[in-house]
Formats: sequence, structure tokens, C-alpha cells
Amino acid sequence: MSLMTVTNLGKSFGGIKAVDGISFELAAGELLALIGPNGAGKSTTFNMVNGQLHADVGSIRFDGAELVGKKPREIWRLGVGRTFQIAETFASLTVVENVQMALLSADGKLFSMWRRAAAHKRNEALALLEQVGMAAQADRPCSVLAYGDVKRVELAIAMANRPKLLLMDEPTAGMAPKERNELMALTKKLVVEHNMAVLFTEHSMDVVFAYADRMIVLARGRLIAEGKPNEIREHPKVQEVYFGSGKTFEKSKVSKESV
Ligand SMILES: Nc1ncnc2c1ncn2[C@@H]1O[C@H](COP(=O)(O)OP(=O)(O)OP(=O)(O)O)[C@@H](O)[C@H]1O
Repeated sequence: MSLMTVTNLGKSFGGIKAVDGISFELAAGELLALIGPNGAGKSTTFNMVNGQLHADVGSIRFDGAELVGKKPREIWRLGVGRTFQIAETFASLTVVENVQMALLSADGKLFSMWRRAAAHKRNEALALLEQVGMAAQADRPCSVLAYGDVKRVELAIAMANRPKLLLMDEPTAGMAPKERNELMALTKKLVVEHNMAVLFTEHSMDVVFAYADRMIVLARGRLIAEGKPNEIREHPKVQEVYFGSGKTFEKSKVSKESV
């Protein structure tokens, strides 16, 4: 049974149909990639799911609730999490303190309580860090971490609210191939262990083809293809929209070994 069912979702900006009546499903335990050329409507779709944008038409049913019309905070409370970059102001806090903050926030505690609650939820935070392989660095400030490790901490922060669906907008942007591979392998592990769904946008085709369980492809606001990576690679419409974009889908370029 699907966790999320998107039906006939649409959003226009002025005369431009950024997203033009798309429908798709997402199951628990599934890593679903949302791809498409520049301007295809990926970000607009993403932002309608997290509530930052209001859909003009259509429906997003998530775990028995309708998301269209809800505020981002309400959607987050229903179990739709997203990864955020650690803000500069929090970079001076340690790794574990950042995760403790996220746990407090998930509990609806006020930010001002933080200073009085330094030990609060430390063990829970350490358990989350263990899951992303960062427990050994728990007491280091985030500001001194390698980029790939910061991304792991951001993942632990996103997990603090126990999301049923995690939204990741270009999770591997700016990362070296080895780090990209490690982050996606970790994401896949969390998906399996928590039976969590992930919807992610990504420009890096090697990541998408190596890790997505399924893909949906947008072009000019329309859903032009969906299926498993192998089906998408061979899909004539997908080849057509990417033709001339410099992206190719030959098998030799997208194997896990090459990322
Ligand atoms: N706030 C906005 N105001 C006006 N037009 C917008 C706005 N946001 C998006 N658009 C337009 O909607 C279309 C889809 O944009 P969107 O950002 O969703 O595409 P995308 O697939 O995420 O692109 P990219 O890969 O370049 O980030 C584009 O034509 C874009 O110019």
C-alpha cells in the first residue's frame, strides 16, 4: 500500500505551468528519485509536498491525511521530514548538541529551554549519531567536520523527528564521488532499517541510477516517465528530453563502481 499518493497536482506561476497535473505514488521503504532537465518542475513539486508552496489543483494524500492546504510545520508533524543544512550559527555547537536541539524541537520544546537542558536527550542523540556513523565525533564542533561528515549529521538531525517520509533536495550537491556514494549508501541503509520512504531530487545521474529504487521523470511540468532505473535508462521519451543536455545513460557510466 502506498504511503503517499499524488493525484493531478498542479501549480502555475503567471502563465507558466510549472507543474502540470502530475500523479505518482510512493511506498514505505522506497527511495524514489525525481529527475528532469532544468525548469522541469522538480523544486516546485518538492515544495508542494513540504508545504512551502500551495498547489493550485490536485491532492497529496499522505498516510491518511491531505497535505494540500497544510502549513510546512503541520506537514512536518505528520511525519514528512527534510534535510536542512546546518546553519552557521549552530556550527559552533558540537555534533551531539546539534542533534539534541533537533530532538527538543521534535518534542515541541522551546528553543530558550536549551541552555538549561544541556544534558537533555544526549543518549537519544548519541543513538541517532551511531546510526549515521558519527558517534565517535559526537563532541567535536560541527565547524571542524569534513563536508561528508556534516552531511551525515544533517541526516541524523532529519531523523530526530522519526519521519515516515524524508525529502532530500539534491543531497549530494557539491560532494566528491566517494562521499556521494557513502551518503547514498547510508541513506539506503536508513530507508531499509526504518522502512522509511525517501523522495529526492538529484542532478547527478550516477547517484540516481545506482541508488534509486524507482524514478519519476518530469519535463516542462509533466510526468513523462516512471519506472525502475533500467526502464528509465531505455525510455525513449527520457532519452529525448535529455538529448543534447550532455547527460548520457550508458550502463558503463552509471555503475556503482564508477561513482
Ligand atoms: N517562484 C517562481 N516564480 C515564477 N516562476 C517560477 C517560480 N518557481 C519556478 N518557476 C518556474 O517554474 C518552472 C519550473 O521550475 P522548478 O524550479 O520547479 O524546476 P526544476 O526542475 O526544479 O529546475 P532546476 O533543475 O533548474 O532547479 C520553471 O519554468 C521556472 O522558471
